[in-house]
Amino acid sequence: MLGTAPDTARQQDPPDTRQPEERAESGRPAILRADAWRDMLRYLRPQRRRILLGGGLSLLGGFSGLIQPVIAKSVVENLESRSPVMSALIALTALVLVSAVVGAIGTFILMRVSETVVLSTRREVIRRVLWLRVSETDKIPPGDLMSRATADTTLMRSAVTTAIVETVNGSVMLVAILVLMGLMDWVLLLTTLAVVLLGGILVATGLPQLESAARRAQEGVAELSTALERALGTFRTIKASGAENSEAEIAERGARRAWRHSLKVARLDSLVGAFITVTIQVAFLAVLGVGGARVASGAMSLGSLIAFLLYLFYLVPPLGALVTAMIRFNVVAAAMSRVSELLRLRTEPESPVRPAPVLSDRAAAPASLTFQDVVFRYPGDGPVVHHGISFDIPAAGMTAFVGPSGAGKSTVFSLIERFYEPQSGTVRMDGRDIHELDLGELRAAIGYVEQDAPVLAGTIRDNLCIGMPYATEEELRRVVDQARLGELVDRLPHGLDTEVGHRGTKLSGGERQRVAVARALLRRPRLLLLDEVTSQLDARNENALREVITGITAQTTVVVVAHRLSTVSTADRIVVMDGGRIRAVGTHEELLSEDALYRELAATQMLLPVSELEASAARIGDTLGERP
Ligand SMILES: Nc1ncnc2c1ncn2[C@@H]1O[C@H](COP(=O)(O)OP(=O)(O)OP(=O)(O)O)[C@@H](O)[C@H]1O
Repeated sequence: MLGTAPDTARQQDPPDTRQPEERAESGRPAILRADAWRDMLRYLRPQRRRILLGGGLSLLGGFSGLIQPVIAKSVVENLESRSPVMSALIALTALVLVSAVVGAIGTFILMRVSETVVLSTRREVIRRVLWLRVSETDKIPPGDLMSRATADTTLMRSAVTTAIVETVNGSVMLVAILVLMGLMDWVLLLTTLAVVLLGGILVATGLPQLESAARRAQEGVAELSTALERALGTFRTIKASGAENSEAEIAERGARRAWRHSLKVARLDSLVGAFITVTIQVAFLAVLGVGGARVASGAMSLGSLIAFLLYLFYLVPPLGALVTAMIRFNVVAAAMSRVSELLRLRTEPESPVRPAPVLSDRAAAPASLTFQDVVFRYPGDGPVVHHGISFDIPAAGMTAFVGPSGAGKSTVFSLIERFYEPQSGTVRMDGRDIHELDLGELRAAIGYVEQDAPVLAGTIRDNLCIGMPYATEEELRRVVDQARLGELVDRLPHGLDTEVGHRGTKLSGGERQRVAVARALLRRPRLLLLDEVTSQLDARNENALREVITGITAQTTVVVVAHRLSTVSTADRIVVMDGGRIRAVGTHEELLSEDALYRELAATQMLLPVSELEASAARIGDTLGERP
């Protein structure tokens, strides 16, 4: 049964609806943009206490380090006046140790918080991804979704440590150091500030470029995962077509794009690093010149100049941290905007306040179904698939949909499952609009076997028990026999616990179809939707499965889509679809005499009565005879 995504994942949409590119390219660095901070705080808010504790401790570690030059100054002055220096040296050593230990504890707490932010974001992303509407998965390819859930969330790790805490700590330390410098000598402070501000303005101009490069690098990684996911998903076809090179080229394009933009980030990053060093060196020379003159004129002591120069070099870590934090902030903002984009995708509709009566009751009767004037087109600018179709499927019995490829048969199933919403018209189950029903309950009442009968990696048991984890051995055996899997299971070395390989590659196509049918039967559905489940079965197994289907039509409404008319000729009613419209409804015999398209389908599949076949053969013979 369908679960419910946690409230946080389903209700809290990030507020900014602009596209991230628009935001990044608004010109200002992320650190100065309210939307980037809002995104950041949204992810960090649940950890605010730990962030405060860890940040506070590392700040304390930094502050205790700040007192060191003051003690160093008194050591120099004591040496000058030949006073004892032992107690000052002990205090200095104790300070070094305390600041190192306190700083380390603070750093550990912050790193733990970072990992927790990554974990909780990943959990939110996982919940969101598995509850996405089917239509939303058409918008972002699975490889890209995976890259956002893994690579982008990994980048968010530095949100706490580098981006937030170092911004705050760096700023506080910077202000504290500047105050201490100002207390020592305001002329030297102004000299330092002039040089540092000039450097800061130059660095800030490169930050928006950095964010956009970081985002493009992440998009390159996403392109790479999408290409690999595509290639690995059709591995045998790629090999059989000798398409390894072209697929590798597509994947490499993403890798190269990521490389190119990461290099840009690295280039800007290292430029900034070098710039800080140069700025401090220039400030050092300026302070040395101005300070030397002031010492010579007696305006300040030599001890104060040495302490001032020490503070100048103390500026390097917070300045570096601040600039690194700005850079990180931009990279993290790019990753967060991609994750937020994913979190903005629409999930399945919430359950109504008062859910409908339980439809999935195992003792419940077979369901009836009605389509009334249903008009549907897939999202995007594709053509209309259903042009106002109407039909009734009474409870119990078997109804089949036939018609040419692309007629809209499988789409009927997608609408019943509510994978998509029709633009107009109504779909009713037991007389109730399915949009009024609880989605989980609706799906619990339905057994659905998709066209490609997907089988997941794991054992046969895992595959059968998807959605039915507590099925008993007896129930499993029942469906294994019903789906004619008994012989296979008995032959396999570990029976039901045999691994079937990635996407069931260790099974034949027909075996995969039967596993998928058994999985659907295990749910004892009130409505069973089978899309082309006999296409890969041999005649013996097709007959057997047809018998199984006929056997359950007393307790279950069975709806099948099939190209092979042999599968559906015994159906209680057959719906013929063509070009998104219902052409005719009737039994095999009725349609043979009344519907030309059905007759044509039957003729091509040798399903006409003998006399009709002879007539068809004669027509074909005439046609061949007329050829030159
Ligand atoms: N996810 C989708 N997005 C856009 N168009 C789609 C999508 N799925 C199917 N279509 C289009 O909708 C139309 C009907 O598809 P549908 O799968 O219902 O046909 P069908 O009758 O089941 O065909 P077949 O017998 O070949 O399986 C087709 O033209 C198809 O290209």
